Amino acid sequence: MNGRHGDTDVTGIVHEARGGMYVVRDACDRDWLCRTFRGTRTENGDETLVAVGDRVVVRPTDGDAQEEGVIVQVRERSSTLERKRDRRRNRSGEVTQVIASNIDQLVIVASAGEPPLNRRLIDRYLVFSEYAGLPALIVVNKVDLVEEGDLEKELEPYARNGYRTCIVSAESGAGMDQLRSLLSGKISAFSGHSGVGKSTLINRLIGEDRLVTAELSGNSRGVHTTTNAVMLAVPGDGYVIDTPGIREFNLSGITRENLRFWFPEFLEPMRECAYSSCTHTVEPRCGVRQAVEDGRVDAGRYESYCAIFETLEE
Ligand SMILES: Nc1nc2c(ncn2[C@@H]2O[C@H](COP(=O)(O)OP(=O)(O)OP(=O)(O)O)[C@@H](O)[C@H]2O)c(=O)[nH]1
Ligand SMILES: [Zn+2]
Repeated sequence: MNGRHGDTDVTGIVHEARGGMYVVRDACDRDWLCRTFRGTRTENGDETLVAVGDRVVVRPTDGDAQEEGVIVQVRERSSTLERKRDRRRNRSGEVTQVIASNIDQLVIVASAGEPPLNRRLIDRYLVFSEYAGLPALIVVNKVDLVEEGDLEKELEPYARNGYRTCIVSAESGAGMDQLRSLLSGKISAFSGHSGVGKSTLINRLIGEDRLVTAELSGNSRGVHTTTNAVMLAVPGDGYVIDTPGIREFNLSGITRENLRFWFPEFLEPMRECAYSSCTHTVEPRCGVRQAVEDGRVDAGRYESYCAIFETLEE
């Protein structure tokens, strides 16, 4: 693809979205400062018009400033990360907002210590990744603070279920080459709780000369202003997208009825449940609970299931 479309149009990827302005990078690595207009067409129905990760067609506008344009077309998205919107606070009446698109994998960043590994949180993110159909990569940072062997043992239930894990230290650099290879050639959305070292990790990945700035690092945590995702190039070939935390993701499609399907290791033992609609919580002769007792299903994962189940409305 040479990045040309029509006579003067260029195609590119939206790298940044802020206050109605978009930065679009074309195939020649030029950045175009763009707006949308009434004639902007989209292949994504009534979803958010433009999001980070979108492939768009830009029509250059005349003017002194170089590399400015309008977005004339938004290409169909292969995947989206969404968050719920407060209806009272947005005029468009949009219920969900696409915060990033065309993502290849969800990177779940956790910490081995300070704060300690929070498996419940990893499981919540995994439920989201299964529900959204996004392959997950579990990255545990700060391995310099713990015994690596102990950590590997704690992560065994994930490896056993086919989830990829990667143990790193943004500080010492341990495991960073493996992480780079897992990110290579992909658009990866990073998520994780405050303090796990997500910003430090991203800084290290993109190189010291492109430090993550205040807007990116979630400086205004708790305040719902930094909802804009930003895409950053990882040297080598790949992009990372920094996103707001999981609480912002749209989980409204996850119900007590379908939660069990987002725990892949339940699928096999579930066939032995006495009731086809078994929720694996209180029913007698439950195949999943039996599997937990036999050690075929990890008890911690099952506890996460029950905890998430409780938070969902009946
Ligand atoms: N020991 C150790 N500390 C680390 C490592 N990576 C990051 N930290 C420290 O952990 C703290 C939190 O790091 P941040 O990068 O700000 O964490 P964050 O996840 O981006 O948190 P928010 O910015 O609040 O979203 C900082 O004091 C870092 O210096 C690591 O690999 N090992
Ligand atoms: Zn059951």
